[in-house]
Amino acid sequence: MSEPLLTADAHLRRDDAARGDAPRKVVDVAVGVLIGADGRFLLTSRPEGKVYAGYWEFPGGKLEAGESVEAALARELSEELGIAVDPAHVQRWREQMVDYPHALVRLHFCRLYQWQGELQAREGQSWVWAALPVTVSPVLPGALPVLRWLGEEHVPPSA
Ligand SMILES: Nc1nc2c([nH]c(=O)n2[C@@H]2O[C@H](COP(=O)(O)OP(=O)(O)OP(=O)(O)O)[C@@H](O)[C@H]2O)c(=O)[nH]1
Repeated sequence: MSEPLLTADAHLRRDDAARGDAPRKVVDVAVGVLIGADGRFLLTSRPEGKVYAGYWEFPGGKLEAGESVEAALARELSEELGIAVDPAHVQRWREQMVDYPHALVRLHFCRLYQWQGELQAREGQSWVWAALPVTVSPVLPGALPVLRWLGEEHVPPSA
């Protein structure tokens, strides 16, 4: 399901249209909503050195050239958290475009109930198994809609 465009931190925006810049390229991002047996979901903090460092988000990252969302998510979760994911277990959920001052991103949110291995913070990030309402902050603007969807929709603890 595709959601309406979300504009984040508009006050930081350069006015590209007024400057006559070319339309911005869309960056595709695979994002995992990992749901544990108790129904809690995984949030990770963005590592130092990235935009919005310290903000809480769902783990994932940009697709490489020619990569599917499922394969990109499996790769990112291995690189960031050291867990093994079978792309066949990745369940596409919703798509959200977010217009940030730094990038225009298309977030492919996927649900995931199965993976192998223990979590490791391979990029120095923190993680938390969260429930609603979340107690960590700040949450990345592009992760906020997921919290709303999780609240609106009954997400079974296992599937
Ligand atoms: N992983 C993740 N990214 C998100 C979420 N919400 C959201 O807007 N984004 C945006 O999606 C983009 C993901 O980029 P990233 O920097 O995490 O990806 P990456 O690890 O491939 O980046 P790098 O290799 O350039 O460091 C960022 O612009 C980030 O702000 C989310 O919940 N999870």
